[in-house]
Amino acid sequence: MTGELFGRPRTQLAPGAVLIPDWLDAAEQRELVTACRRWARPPAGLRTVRLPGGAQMSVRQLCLGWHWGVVSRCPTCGAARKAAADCPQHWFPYAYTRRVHDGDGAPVKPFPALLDTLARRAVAEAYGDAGTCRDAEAYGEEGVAGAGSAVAGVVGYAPDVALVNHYAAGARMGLHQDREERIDAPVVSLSLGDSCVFRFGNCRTRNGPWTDIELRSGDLLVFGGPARYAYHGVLRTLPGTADPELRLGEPGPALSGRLNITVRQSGLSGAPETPRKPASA
Ligand SMILES: O=C(O)CCC(=O)C(=O)O
Ligand SMILES: [Fe+2]
Repeated sequence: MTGELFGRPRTQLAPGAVLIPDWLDAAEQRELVTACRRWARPPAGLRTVRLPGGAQMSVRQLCLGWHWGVVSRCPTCGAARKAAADCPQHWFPYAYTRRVHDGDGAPVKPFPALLDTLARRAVAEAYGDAGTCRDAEAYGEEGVAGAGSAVAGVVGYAPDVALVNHYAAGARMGLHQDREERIDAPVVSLSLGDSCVFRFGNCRTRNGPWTDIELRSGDLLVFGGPARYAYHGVLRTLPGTADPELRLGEPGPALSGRLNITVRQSGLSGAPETPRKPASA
């Protein structure tokens, strides 16, 4: 952004949570925005998400690799309740499936090589060759908590799912944990377009303490290890802050709003196509 004499420094928001500002260059941002526009087309394109209570999320979303959404029953056992001790792969009220079970029913688009490459590079840069929470040297500060501890899922990291969120003006995302994955591998988050105020909390409670930061276009956030299950959310976007040059592909209007891509490793090898009815029904 203009007016800044020095670049924003790499920061550790919490042990295991690494922010690398301006990680994507302008060409990479353009390439990703163009790809998002392509992925957003039906079938299995951008959709409005309904939450379990029936409310509509202000953010619109599409999924790649695996489809994430609200289910009325666990797709594995068919039960409509939070816990089922006898179901080894129990999900409720959110699940990963292979079809857009809460939308047009189409098969989810494949997880793209572009995101695989970027996410692997992101994890390597966040945690270094040793796959650990980095030391003071990496942050230019002393006594970084958690320095040197191994981050789960870095060795053998193999991302296979991405959620792409579009924030029009006024959209936000409430505090939540990313916890539908079956493996503790880090989450990689890429921001494009308008800046936002992002809240990053702790793993125990949604009631803080929090760190509020501005995420701008091109910024990378990776959270894994001790920060993997931290509560986080988007308080608001800052409409009009996107670089007008960031176009949504040719031909097309400039990007309006904010895009965020979170890349994850599901830990799944197979799952039912769609939620099924309970065995007794
Ligand atoms: O938009 C963001 O920066 C966060 C998105 C997010 O937390 C999610 O998709 O789970
Ligand atoms: Fe999230």
